[in-house]
Amino acid sequence: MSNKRPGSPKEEFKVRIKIKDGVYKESLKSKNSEQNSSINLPNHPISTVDPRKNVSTPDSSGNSNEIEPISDPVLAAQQDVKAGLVPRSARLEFFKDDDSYDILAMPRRDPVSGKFGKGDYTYLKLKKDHSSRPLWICPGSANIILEAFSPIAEQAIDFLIAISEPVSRPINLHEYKLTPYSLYAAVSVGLETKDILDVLNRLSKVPIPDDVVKAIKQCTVSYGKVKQVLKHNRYFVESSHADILQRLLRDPIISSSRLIEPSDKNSTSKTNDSSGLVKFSAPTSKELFIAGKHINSIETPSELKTDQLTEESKISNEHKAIDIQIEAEMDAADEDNEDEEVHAFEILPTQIEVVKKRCNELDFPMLEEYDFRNDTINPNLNIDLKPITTIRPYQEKSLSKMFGNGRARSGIIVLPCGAGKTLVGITAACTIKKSVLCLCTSSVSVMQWKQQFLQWSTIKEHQIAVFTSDQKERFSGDAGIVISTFSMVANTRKRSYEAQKMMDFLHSREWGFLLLDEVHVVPANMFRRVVTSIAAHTKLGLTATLVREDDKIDDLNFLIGPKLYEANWIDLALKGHIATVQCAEVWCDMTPEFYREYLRETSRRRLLLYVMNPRKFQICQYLIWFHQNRGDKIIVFVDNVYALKAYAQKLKLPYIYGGTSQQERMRILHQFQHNPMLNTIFLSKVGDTSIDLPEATCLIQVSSHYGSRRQEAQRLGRILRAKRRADIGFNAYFYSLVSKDTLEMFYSTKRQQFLVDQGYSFKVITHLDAMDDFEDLIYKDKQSQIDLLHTVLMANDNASTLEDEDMMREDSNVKNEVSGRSKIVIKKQGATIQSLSGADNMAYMEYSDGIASRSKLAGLSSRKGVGSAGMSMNKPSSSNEERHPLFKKQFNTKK
Ligand SMILES: Nc1ncnc2c1ncn2[C@@H]1O[C@H](COP(=O)(O)OP(=O)(O)OP(=O)(O)O)[C@@H](O)[C@H]1O
Repeated sequence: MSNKRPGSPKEEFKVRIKIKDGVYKESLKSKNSEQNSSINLPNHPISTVDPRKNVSTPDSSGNSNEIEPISDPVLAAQQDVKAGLVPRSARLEFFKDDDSYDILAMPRRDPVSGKFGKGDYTYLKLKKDHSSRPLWICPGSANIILEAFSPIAEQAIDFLIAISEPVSRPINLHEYKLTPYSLYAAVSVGLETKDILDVLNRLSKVPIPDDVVKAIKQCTVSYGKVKQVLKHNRYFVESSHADILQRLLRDPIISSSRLIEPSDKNSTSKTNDSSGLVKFSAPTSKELFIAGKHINSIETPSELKTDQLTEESKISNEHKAIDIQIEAEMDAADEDNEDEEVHAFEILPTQIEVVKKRCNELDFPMLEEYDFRNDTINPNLNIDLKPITTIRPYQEKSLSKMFGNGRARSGIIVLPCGAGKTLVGITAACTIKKSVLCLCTSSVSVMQWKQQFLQWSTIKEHQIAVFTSDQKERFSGDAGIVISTFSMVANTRKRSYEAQKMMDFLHSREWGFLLLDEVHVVPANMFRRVVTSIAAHTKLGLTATLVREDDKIDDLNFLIGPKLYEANWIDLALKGHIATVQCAEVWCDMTPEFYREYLRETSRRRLLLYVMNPRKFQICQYLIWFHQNRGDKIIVFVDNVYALKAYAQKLKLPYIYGGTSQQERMRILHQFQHNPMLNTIFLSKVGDTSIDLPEATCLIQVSSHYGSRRQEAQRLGRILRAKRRADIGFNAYFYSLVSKDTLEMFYSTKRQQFLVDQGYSFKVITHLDAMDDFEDLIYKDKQSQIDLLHTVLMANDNASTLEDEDMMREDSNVKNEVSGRSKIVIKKQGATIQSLSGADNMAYMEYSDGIASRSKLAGLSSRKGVGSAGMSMNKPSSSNEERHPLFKKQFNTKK
């Protein structure tokens, strides 16, 4: 790449290089050295010169990206690491946000472009036919910008999804980012370094920057060469390159994890060579095979590769050419050039994670593949999709990434909420046709999975077993399906006799397929326990939102496998697979009384004040009324249980929270679905996931869990599956009610980020005009608002934290599930003396020197007024200044 600006007036320019924070080094660059100025910078890991490798770079037209074969990649990687030339950690540095050079110091062609700071790429040389190419590739970072309006955008998106992480995908411009994991995922679905560079180059308006080329090469050249396979309940590290395995075995950590057996009873399928490695015959079939489909391998790319981009004028031909090329490259990825034989060495089952980690560090991450069609050891499961079951194109596409080369790859499939992840998992199970262990997040999901297996596949009821606190079943026959929860399987506490027997059964056998639902919510250590204790050939993680607020998403890549496919929410909505949704943030003014208290209160109680804001009540009531009249079915989400009850009781509507019995839940949900008189229900966060209500078409969010992007997306998912989604002009509605000028506004913006990145836009509604004419509006007069405030202020302190009670209950239930003990939960809870004496709801007034310090009713009655209760039961003030001198000492001593 050249970063020379055409027409630049100066032949020499100053480069300012950041050495460390606040310290810059300036140097003059001549015209000749200009080419390297943005790439070969001190501290820039990619710029480190490796004398052993002679890596070619693209010419100015960007058409040459030939890869020099590296004779011994293991040796090279090890030497690199040893010599500290390009340590792995440093390589990964490239993928972090880089501010190690100051692009502002570069010469500018005009006075405006510099305003864009690091985003000023006007110096890049455009290819002649750039208008027909849809991508921009940013030097100095791994970001890729796509013109989503390009005629070949769809193909480009397919390719970008395979090699990079989507960052943001609004309607016209998408942003993607290359990461080591995304490149690892690309290799794992069969793309090679050359394919990636060729297609990128073909799509890009500018030559691929040198640093990006290098980063791609470094991250992919050794990937995909080593595989972890499970045969006869024994773990092997397998590769078609014997030399790579020998090199890996020179590593002390890996060699100490090796298991050497003097004689092998199963030696019919393998032979030992002189190096002690065992040989297996390589899988033979390379057909893409998915249950319900049978697609032959697609034509070889060589026939199509003759197409070249030509003149600027032939834009449509160019689009076609690029289009064909991309498809050819992508299809070529599914071709497999395995040797007839592969080599392997065995590792101790207890050391799998250690070896996996070590291989990662040595830049040989292990792929997990399962040649299920040639597995004659594990009994087959008699399961297929029912003839009436038709999988949708995006479901098929995601599965083609998993079964692309005729074998099953472990990894994660990301599909929007309501897009049918369950059927994807079931189709994968029908394809592999071996025993399945399916893990979900709750016992409700367990029953839903069982029902869906029976609905979509030919499996018989006796072949499915459920393992929960209530049911500990075994399937009949050699092969079958077990559905359970993560917590049941990962538990380390003492188990009941029945549960232990069930666990022994799960541990004793080899599973063809481990299906993991909602993978993003399960803690990494729980995963680790499941993944390392269950012997499974293939792992498939399903999720809608690969985001976690704790940034532990990388753990999933390591423990399950790379992301195999990620669908675009808006795209599926446009195609009618999920509903189109109008999203709105409704600003609710705080009443003056509520706001005054809000400013005085502690942050905990503030939450209650902005949720219980009377204006919010009114807007919620109005929206329910409005949408019911339109014929919508409405779900109102209120996280805080105190507020949930207050809203539902005021509006005389049913509600479900953690404490609602299963029977009551089912009754309410059934009524909501089938009774035309019940069109609105209130749910706490128990309804965030696993509630399949295709009747719901409108969602109102009154309170939520701080800034959780995942929760926002999952809630939206409740209406994406709307039954009426395919009706012409149909829209579902998502309202988020936010009390104005409170913390809620900040959280709301944060929560929306994931959906905004998926291309959703939130309208802001500041005033609902027609609401003022609504006669039955609640809390219309000042007195009723003040009464509400009284109630809120007098509420037990726990009211503002009650939202966790749902989860506590669920947790306790899980613990009981696991231990198989009685379900009566005795919960120890902190309580204040006034709670114990039953004085929680007493009004009081505190006398002080004219300051009604922490009086809950401060501001509502005269400060010098007389309290209604003769005793002062408020909590001790935190401020000594507000205390009588007599008590100051006592308070300090207590503290
Ligand atoms: N190929 C298909 N044909 C017909 N219906 C389908 C298909 N795929 C999914 N569905 C239906 O779409 C709805 C949503 O499916 P599912 O519950 O699997 O979604 P999900 O992606 O798991 O959602 P969430 O993440 O919100 O749990 C279900 O009612 C399911 O029956």
